[in-house]
Amino acid sequence: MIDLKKLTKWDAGKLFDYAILPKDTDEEAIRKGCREAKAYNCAAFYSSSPYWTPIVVEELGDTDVNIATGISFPFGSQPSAVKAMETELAVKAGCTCLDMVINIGALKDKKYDVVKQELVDFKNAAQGRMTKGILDVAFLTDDEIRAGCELIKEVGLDYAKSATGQFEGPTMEQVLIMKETIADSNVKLKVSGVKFPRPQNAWAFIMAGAELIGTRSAPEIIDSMDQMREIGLLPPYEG
Ligand SMILES: O=C[C@H](O)COP(=O)(O)O
Repeated sequence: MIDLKKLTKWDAGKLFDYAILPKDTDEEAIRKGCREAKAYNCAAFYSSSPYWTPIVVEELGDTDVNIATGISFPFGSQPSAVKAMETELAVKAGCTCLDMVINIGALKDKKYDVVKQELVDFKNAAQGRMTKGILDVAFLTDDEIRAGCELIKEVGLDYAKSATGQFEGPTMEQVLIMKETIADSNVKLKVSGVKFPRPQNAWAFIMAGAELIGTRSAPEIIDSMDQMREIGLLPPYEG
């Protein structure tokens, strides 16, 4: 568990995957986002597809900020072979982190073999890069969330992730179900789709055990730390 009393703003950066994913994102927004991700010491900078990766590599290639992309973003309904090919292209372009949207329809239909196979294909195509499986839990029942997390565990992805951010975000209850389901494994929790007010919700999810927060508001949330401490939503700094 993170010791929030000793957390500096600089170290807090590594709790955030900074993501610029809106549909109308252009090159200028990607470059600006990359520079902010570097300035705030973020864990990763995310674009929505490997199309943007060469620009992200140009901006962040010589930093410790992970170069990341969504795969099959945001619907996740492409056939597994397409997802695997997109993953291979992303790795070839220089991605170090890949977040694949799981086939929600197959999961809801309890076609667990289909979901498991796409997770295996995705992991293989990622060739050792960091892998995250996106569940978009707003579309799932609690049992479906558990089933999705179990499959991520079985295949051994690095993270289970709550949402694409394109639809509804997760509730605290859904995040706790994810945390509880992966607790007996090496899979970590990335909470994304953080709702308004984002700073307060993001810190609450971190306190609930999220190892990473994925959001377009990473700079604003990191900047909120002093204010959160002043109003008692974060403990006083004792570093
Ligand atoms: O990975 C998903 C994104 O991190 C979501 O961020 P957003 O909801 O701020 O667009």
